[in-house]
Amino acid sequence: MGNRVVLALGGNALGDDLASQMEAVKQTSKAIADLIEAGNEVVIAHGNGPQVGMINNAFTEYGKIDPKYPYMPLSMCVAMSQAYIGYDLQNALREELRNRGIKKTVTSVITQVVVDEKDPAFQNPTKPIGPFMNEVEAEEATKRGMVVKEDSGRGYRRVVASPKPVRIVEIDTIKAILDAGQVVIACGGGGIPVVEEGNHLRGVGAVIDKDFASCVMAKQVDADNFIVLTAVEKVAIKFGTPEQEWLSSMNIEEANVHIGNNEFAPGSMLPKVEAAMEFAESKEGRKSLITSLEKAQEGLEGKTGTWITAK
Ligand SMILES: Nc1ncnc2c1ncn2[C@@H]1O[C@H](COP(=O)(O)OP(=O)(O)O)[C@@H](O)[C@H]1O
Ligand SMILES: NC(=O)OP(=O)(O)O
Repeated sequence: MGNRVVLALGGNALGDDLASQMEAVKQTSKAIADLIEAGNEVVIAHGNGPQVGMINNAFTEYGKIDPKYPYMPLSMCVAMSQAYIGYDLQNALREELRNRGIKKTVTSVITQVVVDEKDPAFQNPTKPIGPFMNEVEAEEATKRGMVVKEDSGRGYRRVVASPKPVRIVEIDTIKAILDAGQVVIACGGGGIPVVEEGNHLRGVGAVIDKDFASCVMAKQVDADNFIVLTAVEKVAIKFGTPEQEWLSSMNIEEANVHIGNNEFAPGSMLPKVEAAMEFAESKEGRKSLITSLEKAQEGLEGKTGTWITAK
């Protein structure tokens, strides 16, 4: 009998544009199908940084040419990114499972996540979206009203507010699909950020971090493991330096020491470690794993990756 696992898929699992996404999801599906074939119950969440920026830019630019095209709120762009990525991913995984004789359905749930309108994140945009820009493009984007920041020496990117997830609106649906033995993709792009106004859910302009949203989901579906899949096999200290040291495990106390020493880059590895810690601390026996997509199965077998545990 396998484990119940929530997977948070990083950008490298999805590609940056339509063509690379179709290719990337094929490889991603092989890794996920290995986990399902090994008997694990799987819930999949994914990022949307490049995609939500692309969708928002496309509407904004076309709106300038033809005013009949309406302003497209960021919350709606997140919804579109969930559908666009989910469609490709669910079909690629369905095909891979069928090639292996596994007749499970794969369903993407358009997922809304409640956020707090008073979250200080609304005053301090940090989430990079869309493509990288050079200095000239960054200046032009700033003139058009975008907030642009330098992204760890890799160029400039637009940044938007990224409030913390409070509650997943469709959580009962996600659980029902999982309890029926089927595969579910949910909380894509961190979920569509909404605030509650009585019975009305109003979309707000933000992009939630998918690592934090999928951690909330992992707790709520009572997962055994929360697995963050990114481009590196393990978390490192002194990352990118000659003294780099890959970590096979860390407990909460050790992780806090590393965070205090600024070992994990904000906006990339730090939110992954923080989400992994939050899950590991939430209930006895829960463990988080940070590894690469290719190593997911080996990681779950305890052979690689960085395991994060309470003690
Ligand atoms: N301490 C660290 N250990 C390992 N990787 C790190 C560390 N600090 C920063 N990184 C970088 O963070 C990246 C993961 O963040 P990011 O690319 O934003 O994630 P995502 O896969 O969700 O798109 C890794 O591929 C690596 O380049
Ligand atoms: N929403 C989100 O966290 O997307 P990325 O993983 O692409 O940054």
